[in-house]
Amino acid sequence: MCGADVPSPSIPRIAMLGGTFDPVHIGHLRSAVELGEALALDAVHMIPAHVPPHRKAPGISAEHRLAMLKAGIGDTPGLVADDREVRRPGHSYSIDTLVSLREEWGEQARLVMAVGHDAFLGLPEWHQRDRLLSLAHIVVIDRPDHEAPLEPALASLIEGREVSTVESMMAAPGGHLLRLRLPSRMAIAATEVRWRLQQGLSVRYLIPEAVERYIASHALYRHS
Ligand SMILES: Nc1ncnc2c1ncn2[C@@H]1O[C@H](COP(=O)(O)OP(=O)(O)OP(=O)(O)O)[C@@H](O)[C@H]1O
Ligand SMILES: O=C(O)c1ccc[n+]([C@@H]2O[C@H](COP(=O)([O-])O)[C@@H](O)[C@H]2O)c1
Repeated sequence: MCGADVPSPSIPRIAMLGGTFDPVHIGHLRSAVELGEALALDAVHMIPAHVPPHRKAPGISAEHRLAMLKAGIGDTPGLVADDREVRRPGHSYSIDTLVSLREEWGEQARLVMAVGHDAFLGLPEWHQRDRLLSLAHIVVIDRPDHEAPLEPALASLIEGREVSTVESMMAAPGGHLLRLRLPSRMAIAATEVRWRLQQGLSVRYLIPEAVERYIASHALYRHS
């Protein structure tokens, strides 16, 4: 992956972009590509949650959501459809996923957990949030459709961790927080995609055509 900021060849830079991906859409995929460029990452692991911890169970199985993600990524350089949460039983806590990525990539790897602004707002409720904050960097992706201010509990949780540049974040393996405004900033949400599919409306250009074909061939999202 290429970016303005050239990484050291010996220290991997890895991001996790987890999600329900019900289904994956262009907002996820453009964010992952632009995140890779902005942070000069070696790989962005896009990881569907098997059992999302803080929302109701999706109507579509983790296997279908993973298959759609694979179809959507296709051969995009730097993006990985990662099945580790789909293979792991129980709630898909991000701390467990980050521990496994840390084991895989090593103590010195720059490990980033990327979340959209809406997901970030829920961070005070996350499992082992303090351990998570020191194990990886958090990058908060700005979303034009989600702009609520931070609650005091979240502001105090991240106090002292925020940095304003990629360089200062990447000086350490984890522990910092960076807010990022990516170039495309798309107001696309999976909720809207599901609703359109249920209504029989077009989803062209909101999701990749390969994902649209997968949905049609498996007759997904026809009922609410
Ligand atoms: N358009 C977007 N731009 C930037 N980040 C996004 C966008 N859509 C989702 N994300 C982020 O991607 C991650 C996974 O999102 P998720 O799978 O819940 O999609 P969603 O579109 O928010 O779904 P839903 O509408 O079902 O809540 C979250 O961190 C979320 O904030
Ligand atoms: O670990 C947790 O406690 C936790 C709580 C809420 C959300 N997450 C993760 O945050 C990511 C985005 O969640 P969602 O619900 O917006 O798709 C996804 O990888 C979830 O597993 C993780």
